[in-house]
Amino acid sequence: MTAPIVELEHVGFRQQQTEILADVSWRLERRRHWAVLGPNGCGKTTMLRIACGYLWPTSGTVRRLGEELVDLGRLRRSIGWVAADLAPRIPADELAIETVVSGRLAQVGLRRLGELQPTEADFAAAGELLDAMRCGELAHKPFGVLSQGERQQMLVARARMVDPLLIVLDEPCAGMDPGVRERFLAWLEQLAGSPTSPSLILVTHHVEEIMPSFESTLVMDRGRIAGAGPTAEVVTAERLELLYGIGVQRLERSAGRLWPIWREA
Ligand SMILES: Nc1ncnc2c1ncn2[C@@H]1O[C@H](COP(=O)(O)OP(=O)(O)OP(=O)(O)O)[C@@H](O)[C@H]1O
Repeated sequence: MTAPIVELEHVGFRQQQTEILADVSWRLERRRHWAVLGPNGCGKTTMLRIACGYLWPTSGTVRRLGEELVDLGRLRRSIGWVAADLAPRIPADELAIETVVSGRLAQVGLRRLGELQPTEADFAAAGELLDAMRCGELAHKPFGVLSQGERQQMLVARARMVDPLLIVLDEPCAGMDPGVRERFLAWLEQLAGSPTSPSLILVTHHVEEIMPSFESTLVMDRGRIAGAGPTAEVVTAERLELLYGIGVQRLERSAGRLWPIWREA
């Protein structure tokens, strides 16, 4: 049996007397896609940074690929992280395909690379990847002219250039208008359903962004796991009320997604 990508056992994280995470146990199997939900400041990013080897827990155990100690450099290369602060750092005039290629060299901004230069094979691989991800027509557009959804697509493609086991998407839909968001989510759903997709973790504040392929959801609340398991069981009106402190009339299911109808505040 293949070892899970990450297992957290009773993980805690304290920073200057403040308990940021407590007793977090979670297992991320290969080829499973998870949504991670929870209010601002509940510890989602901290937990994922620990899972991916960017932070050390102050208690508990983390196993990655079945081992407590793995080559962290290798591990980090096998995990892509698509965070909100990445897109603004990409030069506006850089071509989308250059942005994608820069993922192979783990750099932001291809023209700043200096001696480390991509090869023709890197460009060919990026072109194939974009075609396979149905984004080939964006390859020669400057990154700066792309829509927010297209930018996220390029950042996911960029993360895939090193063939990672896992990609963390940290609030990818923040700031998107509804049309851009829906097109991006439909594209993400198609990626998630493809047999060559890495495991995906979607961090979001919006339940309706959890597409059907994200069959599991982890809910965090004040540094602890409030629920983890099948999305339909874990995401309930009662739980959303507790998490966000605002009433939920009902959760409507449409096209395999859950849509909260909030009560008036
Ligand atoms: N290095 C640190 N030192 C002190 N406090 C920290 C540190 N890192 C995180 N925190 C605190 O830990 C809590 C959890 O932060 P974290 O970024 O993990 O939450 P989050 O759930 O990802 O939030 P958001 O949804 O707003 O992105 C916050 O209160 C934050 O201020």
